[in-house]
Amino acid sequence: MMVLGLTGGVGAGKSRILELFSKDYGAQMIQADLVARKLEDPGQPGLAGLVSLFGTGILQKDGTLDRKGFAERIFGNPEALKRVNALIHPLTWNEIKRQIRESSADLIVVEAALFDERSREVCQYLLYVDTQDEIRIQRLMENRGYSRGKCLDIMKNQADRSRFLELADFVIDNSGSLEESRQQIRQILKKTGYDNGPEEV
Ligand SMILES: CC(C)(COP(=O)(O)OP(=O)(O)OC[C@H]1O[C@@H](n2cnc3c(N)ncnc32)[C@H](O)[C@@H]1O)[C@@H](O)C(=O)NCCC(=O)NCCS
Ligand SMILES: Nc1ncnc2c1ncn2[C@@H]1O[C@H](COP(=O)(O)OP(=O)(O)OP(=O)(O)O)[C@@H](O)[C@H]1O
Repeated sequence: MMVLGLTGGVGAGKSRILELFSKDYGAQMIQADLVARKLEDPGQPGLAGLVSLFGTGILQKDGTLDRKGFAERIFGNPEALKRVNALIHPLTWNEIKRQIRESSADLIVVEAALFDERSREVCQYLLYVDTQDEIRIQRLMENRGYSRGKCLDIMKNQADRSRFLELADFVIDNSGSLEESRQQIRQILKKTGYDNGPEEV
């Protein structure tokens, strides 16, 4: 089994690249934000932890997290964001590790917005999806209806490109077409010794 980590800034194309790994190589996909989201469901340890940090005011009437209100509260407040991350990230990584332990897949790709030294315990190689800022902004404005301001706001809260490059073993330049990215994936898998060639579609 080989486990790869896939990271990059908002709108870089992580989810699209992840799909290519699944389509071409049958990789199992794990998305950290979905794992984190489940941990924030009622009865789950993430939500219990958030309530003990911030009180029941973060809940809606039905007991679920008020995601919009909570996002506004933490993304404008670095101190609060730090506390949330310190709680949610370890829980998320533990759950990802559990899923990997229980998997029998040959190839697993874990997508997460940020990797750190801990990710090394989980992934053999880290891949950084590198896409020019202006192209990310255009794609997010066109496809997700984000404003330029919102894109810049999220981008400035995320790690620098230099930090990603420092961590990554391989870079996928996704500023061009998905077909170009697909070729780069192929080359990377060859370098890791994994590539058996794409499955017939
Ligand atoms: C705060 C939470 C509940 C909000 O979740 P939600 O489902 O609404 O979606 P999402 O994460 O896309 O955020 C919603 C909105 O917040 C804004 N936003 C998101 N990320 C950022 C950021 N890094 N900086 C500024 N604004 C941001 C955007 O306007 C976005 O549309 C969620 O982001 C969360 O639990 N975050 C902390 C845990 C974490 O980091 N998880 C990631 C995987 S480990
Ligand atoms: N090579 C490409 N060519 C054209 N459009 C692309 C390409 N790669 C990604 N996109 C589009 O750009 C947008 C952002 O891509 P995607 O959702 O995969 O990014 P992401 O890095 O997963 O974002 P987030 O950080 O928000 O999870 C999507 O609308 C996607 O369809």
